[in-house]
Amino acid sequence: MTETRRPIIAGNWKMNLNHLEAILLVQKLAASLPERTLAEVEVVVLPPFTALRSVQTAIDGDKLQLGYGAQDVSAHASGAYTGEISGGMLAKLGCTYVVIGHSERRQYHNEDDALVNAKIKAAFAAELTPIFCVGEGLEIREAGNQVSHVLAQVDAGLDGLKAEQVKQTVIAYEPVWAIGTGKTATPEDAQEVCGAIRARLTERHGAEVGEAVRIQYGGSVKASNAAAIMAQPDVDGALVGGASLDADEFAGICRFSEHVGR
Ligand SMILES: O=C(CO)COP(=O)(O)O
Repeated sequence: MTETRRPIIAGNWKMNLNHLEAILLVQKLAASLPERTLAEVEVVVLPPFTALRSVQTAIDGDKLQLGYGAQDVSAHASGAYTGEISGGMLAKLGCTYVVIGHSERRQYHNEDDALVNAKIKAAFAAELTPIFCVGEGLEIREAGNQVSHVLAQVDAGLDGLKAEQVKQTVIAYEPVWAIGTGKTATPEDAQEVCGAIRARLTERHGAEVGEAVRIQYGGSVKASNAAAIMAQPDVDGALVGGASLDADEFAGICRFSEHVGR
């Protein structure tokens, strides 16, 4: 990270917590985060759709300094798409962010780069900020092709966007082999790919965009490894799965700077 980009730590709750449990976690999390952390770091929670209204009410009611968003969005604005949720619906619930292209959606719902691109455009049409996920599987990593694979995902996902939109996008690099496995990429592994993403953004969209985009690392992030990952120059945040369900652990990740003596 650098001083110019505000770190963003986001908790992807995945398919966990009903709306009552969600309220408790948000309240406990807010109570665990000191003012100083909230001033330095943007802290975001990403609950399931069914908890968004309750999370909105809890955050607004108590004026908590937490951002929130959803884990997916439809590529369509409205209509006969049973079971889908539009960007407009999420915006109306006060969401700032929406996760797009998470590896679990790519894997279990066959989401390809074209759909991811359409969803990113749908998010912008609703004035939501995408947290756009990319990352390689184990075979690609073992063959040493992680950089080219991820850059192809980045190019395809951002295809046709204006520079101003790319600048706002949060990109999450999540190596699939490190998700929920306890295997964290080394800080150097994370930097290699995050640095390559930034170089590509600079090449395609100009230095101003490249310098502004926040790039997160995701995959088995914990309070104990967050500081080393965040110390990498092109890593500006973390997208946290399992550890975001525990208020103390997630708060520990958000307080990463205390572990590097800042
Ligand atoms: O997929 C992730 C966040 O989106 C990472 O999950 P874990 O932190 O549980 O490995």
